[in-house]
Amino acid sequence: MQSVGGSKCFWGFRSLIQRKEVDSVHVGRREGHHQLARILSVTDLIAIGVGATIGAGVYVLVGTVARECAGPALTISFLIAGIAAALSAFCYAELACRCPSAGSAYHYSYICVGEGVAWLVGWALILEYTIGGAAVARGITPNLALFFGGLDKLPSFLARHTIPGLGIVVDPCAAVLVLIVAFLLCTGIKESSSVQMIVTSVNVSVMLFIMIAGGYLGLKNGWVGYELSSGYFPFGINGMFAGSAVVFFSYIGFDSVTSTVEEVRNPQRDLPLGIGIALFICCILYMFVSFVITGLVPYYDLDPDTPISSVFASYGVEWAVYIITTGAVTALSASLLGSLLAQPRILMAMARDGLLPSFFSDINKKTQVPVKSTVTTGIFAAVLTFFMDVSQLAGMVSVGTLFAFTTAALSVLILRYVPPDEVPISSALKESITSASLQTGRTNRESDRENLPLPAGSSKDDSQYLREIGEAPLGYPLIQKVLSQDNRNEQKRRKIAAWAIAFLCIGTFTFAFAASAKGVSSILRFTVCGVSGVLLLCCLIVLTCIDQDDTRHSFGHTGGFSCPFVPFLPAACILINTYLLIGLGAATWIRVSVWFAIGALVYLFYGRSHSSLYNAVYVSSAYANEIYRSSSDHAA
Ligand SMILES: NC(=[NH2+])NCCC[C@H](N)C(=O)O
Repeated sequence: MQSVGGSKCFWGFRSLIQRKEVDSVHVGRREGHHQLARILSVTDLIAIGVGATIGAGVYVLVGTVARECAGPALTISFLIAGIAAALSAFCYAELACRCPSAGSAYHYSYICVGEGVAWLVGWALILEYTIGGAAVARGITPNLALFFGGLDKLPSFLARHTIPGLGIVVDPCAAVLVLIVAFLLCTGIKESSSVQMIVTSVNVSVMLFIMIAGGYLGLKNGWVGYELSSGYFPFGINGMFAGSAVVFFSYIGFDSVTSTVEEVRNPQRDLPLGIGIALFICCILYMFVSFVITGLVPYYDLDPDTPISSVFASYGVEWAVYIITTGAVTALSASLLGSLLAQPRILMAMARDGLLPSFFSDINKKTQVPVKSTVTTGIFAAVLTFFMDVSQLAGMVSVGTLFAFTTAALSVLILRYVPPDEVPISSALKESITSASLQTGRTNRESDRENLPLPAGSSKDDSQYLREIGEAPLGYPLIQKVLSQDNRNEQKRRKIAAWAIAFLCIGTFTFAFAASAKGVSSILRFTVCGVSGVLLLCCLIVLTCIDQDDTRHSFGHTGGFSCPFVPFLPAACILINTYLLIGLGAATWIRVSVWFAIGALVYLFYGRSHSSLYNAVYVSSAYANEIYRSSSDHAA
């Protein structure tokens, strides 16, 4: 007899590519986890999204980008970056509808790509939110200090100090702010989102003020900035594109909305709306603000540190500096809240899947938020903020986001063409389960429909629920999914689609790499770009000719969002994000590799063996083997 349960080595490798089932809103509820409070509405989501997104990007970065890359064409740079971000937003919106039991790219890539990549995404997001949060918090101190008359005028317990001998500048003010925000997040999601709503309203009002007051100054005094600049594109079209790569940073953060999925009242409708509207608002605000400030002052005269307030100061409107500083402080605080809100929820999702200790998935019964992981995140970020000026590490923040965006787009492709309703298992195991189920003769549908509690609001005929339970043999619903997929044509279609997606990724990577390579002869670059471009195109043609999975039209009772122009839109999204990822530079990649290497070790020594999926499948296979053995003994 073939041993199935004993093939531990097989599962050892397979664990990297094992995938979770496509889930539904009901799944999380049946697993016996404590649930978070479902109280967020679309308005809350928009506030969380806009708050998390607007930050230093528009208040600080615009000066440098206008001076060095784009000139007055900064407005178009913002538009292009916004369109690039929208491509990801479309992917996130569909994923949020089709995989609503948890949020974030971590969960989506676990379902679509596999445990190994999901772990890396989760690990990268931890880095992104912690360093992102710490960097934002450090940025608040100098702005706050303006109200006191400068950094040196802050009360001494809040002022920055240099530790003698070590040269480390500690920032108590920023660390205290991090702790306050973490405390707020522990009190409840509704409380947090209400505060976020207030803070974000102030910040958006300030941006409206900049647009209106700036527009008035421009109409009154003429648009000096445009008149004195040498044309609208002083750095050419290339400069404008380079500018959009830099300002892409200002759109980072809208994805943190998806991490709240479990707290949203109607996630399949509200999440796509929340993501879309939040991104649209940010794009419009960014474009108008950049239009106004590059119009009021020639781009080469913009201040690189405080671009917006110095524009108003140059027109003698000194008091506006206070309003703009208020805007900057609120924007950065909201962005901090966005990071510290998302991080614990991702830790929670990872802990629920067994990849991190269950400590992180503990939910406080009273406040219904993951208090332990929020406190851990808060303490960690506060310590980092206190001791380090992490602004040089900003590139690492972008790695997390861009990596997450790339895998989200890849997940959409996989979900459409090779949906993961199967678990990879060996043919020996399949065989033994078939015979075991033939001999026991009972299926989950017979036994479990009688015994399993139905989720609230569904009847026994609820087709979605039946699909979730499936016709699986008693004890291993996951595995039986493979057996019900015996259709050869379907297998062939999946195989072709999977190869096309794999080559599409390779083509995209080489194209982006060649396009951004420096110091290489242009003939070589053009050749590689041409070859990989053709490969990309072929993959796209193959994918357009292949049928897509049609279950997307039947998921959920509330309808859902379908990403348009598949496979072109996700492919464009992968291409843009890979290009931006490569552009982050070697220094960033070296630092990130260290973090990824630590992640790989943690996975190897903890996550892999504690993974719930690994255990479910491995234990099931041992169980199948057991049934097979006892039934064949019985037959003998
Ligand atoms: N989750 C994050 N990576 N947050 C950082 C957001 C940065 C924000 N877009 C800004 O312009 O400052």
